[in-house]
Amino acid sequence: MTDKKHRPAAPAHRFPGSLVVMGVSGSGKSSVGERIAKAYGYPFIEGDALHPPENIKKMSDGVPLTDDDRWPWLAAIGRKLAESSGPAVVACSALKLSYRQKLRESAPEELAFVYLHGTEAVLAERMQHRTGHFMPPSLLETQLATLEDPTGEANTVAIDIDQPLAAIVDEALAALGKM
Ligand SMILES: Nc1ncnc2c1ncn2[C@@H]1O[C@H](COP(=O)(O)OP(=O)(O)OP(=O)(O)O)[C@@H](O)[C@H]1O
Ligand SMILES: O=C(O)[C@H](O)[C@@H](O)[C@H](O)[C@H](O)CO
Repeated sequence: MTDKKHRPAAPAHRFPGSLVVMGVSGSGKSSVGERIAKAYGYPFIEGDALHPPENIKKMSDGVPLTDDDRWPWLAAIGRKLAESSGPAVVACSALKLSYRQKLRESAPEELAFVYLHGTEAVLAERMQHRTGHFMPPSLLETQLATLEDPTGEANTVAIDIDQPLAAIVDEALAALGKM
C-alpha cells in the first residue's frame, strides 16, 4: 500500500523541460530537488553521484575543484539529461554561467534553474550540522567566491533558503508553474 499522506500533490502547471536545482554546497539542492521531482513525478538525478572519484577525493581533502575538474562532471550530467526518456530534476551546483550554458546545450528541451541562495552564516550552519557528507565546511568560502549569481537568466527562479524546506518547495513549484 502506498502512503498518500507523504506524497505532494502534482502541481497544475509544470515546467515542461528538465529542472536544475543549483547553488553552493549546503544550500539544499538534494533536499529540495528530491521533493520537486516527487511533486512533478520526474526522476531525480543527484549530480554529486556523477563526480569522478578524483573530484570526490579532492573535495574530501578540502581542495576546491577547478574548471578542468568540473567539465567532465558537467558532461556526465548533460549525458544523463540527454538520455532521459523525459524531463528530470537534477541537483547540480552549476556555479558559473559557462557551466549552466553547457547544461542548457546538453538538454533536449529548455532547462529551468531553481537557484537556492542564503547567507554564509545559514549555509555554514547547515553544513556543520550535516553528517556523513564528503564536503567539508571549509570549502564554503571558495564555493561562494566561485558562484556567479544566475538571477535574470532565462527560466530562473531564486529562492531564499532561510525558511522551512516545505516553504522552499512550495515557492519553487509556484514560480515554475508561472513559467
Ligand atoms: N530549508 C531547510 N531547513 C533546514 N535544514 C535544511 C533545509 N534544507 C536543507 N537542510 C539541511 O541542510 C543540509 C544541506 O542540505 P542538502 O544536503 O540538501 O544540500 P546540498 O546543496 O545538496 O548540499 P551538497 O551540494 O553539499 O551535497 C542537510 O543536512 C539538509 O537536511
Ligand atoms: O562545483 C563544485 O564545486 C561541486 O559540485 C560542489 O558544489 C559539490 O559537488 C557539492 O556541492 C557537494 O557538496
